[in-house]
Amino acid sequence: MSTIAAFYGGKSILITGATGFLGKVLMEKLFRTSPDLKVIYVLVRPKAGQTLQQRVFQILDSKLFEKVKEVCPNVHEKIRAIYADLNQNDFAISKEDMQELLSCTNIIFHCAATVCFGNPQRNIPIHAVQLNVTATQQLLLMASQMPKLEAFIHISTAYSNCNLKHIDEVIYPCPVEPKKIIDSLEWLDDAIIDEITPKLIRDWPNIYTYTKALGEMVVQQESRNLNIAIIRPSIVGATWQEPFPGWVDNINGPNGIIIATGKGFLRAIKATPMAVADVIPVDTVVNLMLAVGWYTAVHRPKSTLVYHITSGNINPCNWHKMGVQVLATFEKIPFERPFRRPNANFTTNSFTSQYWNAVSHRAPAIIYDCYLRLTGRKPRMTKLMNRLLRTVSMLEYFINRSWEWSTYNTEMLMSELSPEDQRVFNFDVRQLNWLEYIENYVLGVKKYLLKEDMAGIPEAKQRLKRLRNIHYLFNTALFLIAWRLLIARSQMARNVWFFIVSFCYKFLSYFRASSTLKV
Ligand SMILES: CCCCCCCCCCCCCCCCCCCCCCCC(=O)SCCNC(=O)CCNC(=O)[C@H](O)C(C)(C)COP(=O)(O)OP(=O)(O)OC[C@H]1O[C@@H](n2cnc3c(N)ncnc32)[C@H](O)[C@@H]1OP(=O)(O)O
Ligand SMILES: NC(=O)C1=CN([C@@H]2O[C@H](COP(=O)(O)OP(=O)(O)OC[C@H]3O[C@@H](n4cnc5c(N)ncnc54)[C@H](OP(=O)(O)O)[C@@H]3O)[C@@H](O)[C@H]2O)C=CC1
Repeated sequence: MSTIAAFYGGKSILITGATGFLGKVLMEKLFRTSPDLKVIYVLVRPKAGQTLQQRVFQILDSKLFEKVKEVCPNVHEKIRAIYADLNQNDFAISKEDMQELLSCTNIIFHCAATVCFGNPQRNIPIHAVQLNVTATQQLLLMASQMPKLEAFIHISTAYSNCNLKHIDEVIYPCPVEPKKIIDSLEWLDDAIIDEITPKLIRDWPNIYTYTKALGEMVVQQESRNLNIAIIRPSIVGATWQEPFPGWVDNINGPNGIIIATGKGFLRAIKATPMAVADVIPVDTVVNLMLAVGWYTAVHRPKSTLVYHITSGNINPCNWHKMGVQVLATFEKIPFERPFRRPNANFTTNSFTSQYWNAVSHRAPAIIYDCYLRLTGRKPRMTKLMNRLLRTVSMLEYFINRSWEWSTYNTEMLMSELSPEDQRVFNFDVRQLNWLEYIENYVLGVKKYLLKEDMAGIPEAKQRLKRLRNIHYLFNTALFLIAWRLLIARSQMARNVWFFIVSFCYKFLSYFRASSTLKV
């Protein structure tokens, strides 16, 4: 019997961000391995016209939870959705709910965050500070009033200190006190906030990583006598093994890039091919989270331990290898209705990157929009392409650098687990076969994110063939037009043309003469 699974039996667990990518996989694993847990409280806000219950039941009724239903048929009764908006005071939780949370919670997993890198038009700095910093502070305050609390697990990111090259499992001080930032946001004008944000975040690439660093500092400052641990995953990718390979449900990180490439929108990217692609499967992260929850509660380390869960240091894959395997998978399992044939050009040069953007991205979008206009439809491709290129430019920082993360605490924890726990809560990525993982990842994007049917593959392959022929035809036509124009304008081009034609004529005459002689 797994010690960790047994530990969660009979426990009341509070999860923030349970409707997110990581949160869903965490709930699934908890229910599957510890079906006798008492209750999972999830802090949820209503969204897209759905009530809390509808949102939670939709998750429980999804494919991800199919195995859970077999081992925990009464899963609906074991989950308690609590209305909460983490941007509000006291999270806008009702008095009764708050009372129940304070008196019953044993373990907290704090996953909620905004992972958006920043958009000045949408007050992102304020939103990011509210959610990634202030909400963490409020949750810690709540936790300090929970008499039965055994562990508080805070999810950060391996990139919270991405301004450094080598990152240890320690909390680094931030240049500005989080409290000062929280206070100043209360009275500063939006326009001023937008203006000072770049100065505040200094050498952090975006507001997300900066506010996650502030969040960690808040954890350190407000830890009181709580049992806290911080987990820092790198780029969280589709599931590796559990509950089944390739599950993914949002377009963040590599997912959006895989879609854009598979659909033929994105054909070049400014990336360093040999830089480490530090992707970590979401089920691996969840296994570590559950092991850390157990270890923190049972062993009660004297200080707040930080755990890195990354792949680059022990089983590295680079962007080139990843790109090649992604493209190879598109050959076997193409996405439906691609705009162009999937292709990938990595470049480290800004000039080349701009050239590809103009020739391979913007020009086809403009041509397609002309076609839409001519056929009486609304043009949309240029707008979509501009958005895509803006998103890609935000990710570029992470695909042109490599980092070293030390993993002493994570390795120490692995050595503390029994063989059974090491199997059930496996977070050892040495065993990960990248080629297999990437293939399942792309397949997962197709099935679970794009919701495409596998039966459509033959048609998609036919369409790719047609696109290839159109591509060749278009290029030939373009070449001939350019050549015709050149001949009309340049004597030199005419001479070259004359030379080629006479050479071909001579070659053909010689060939014909020699074949006549043979007869
Ligand atoms: C030809 C190229 C070669 C390809 C080879 C094959 C592929 C190989 C795969 C490898 C590719 C390499 C890329 C990987 C990059 C990974 C970087 C990860 C960085 C790690 C950071 C730390 C990890 C974390 O902790 S958090 C997770 C990361 N967070 C994110 O990814 C968030 C990114 N998104 C944002 O910040 C916002 O969406 C933003 C700022 C881009 C836009 O926000 P805004 O508020 O303006 O609008 P939205 O409504 O949110 O979106 C606008 C528009 O953009 C689309 N979109 C959003 N995200 C992505 C995305 N990741 N990829 C593609 N498109 C995206 C979104 O759908 C919207 O489009 P609509 O048409 O309007 O719906
Ligand atoms: N994905 C990744 O690559 C990585 C993620 N991480 C960290 O992992 C954690 C989880 O990330 P991930 O699951 O990918 O993120 P998601 O964007 O998928 O999920 C974010 C979650 O936070 C919730 N949330 C956001 N705002 C509020 C609010 N005001 N009130 C209540 N809930 C709110 C969302 O709820 P709702 O559904 O209502 O929007 C959602 O459940 C984060 O802390 C992130 O920093 C770290 C490294 C990499």
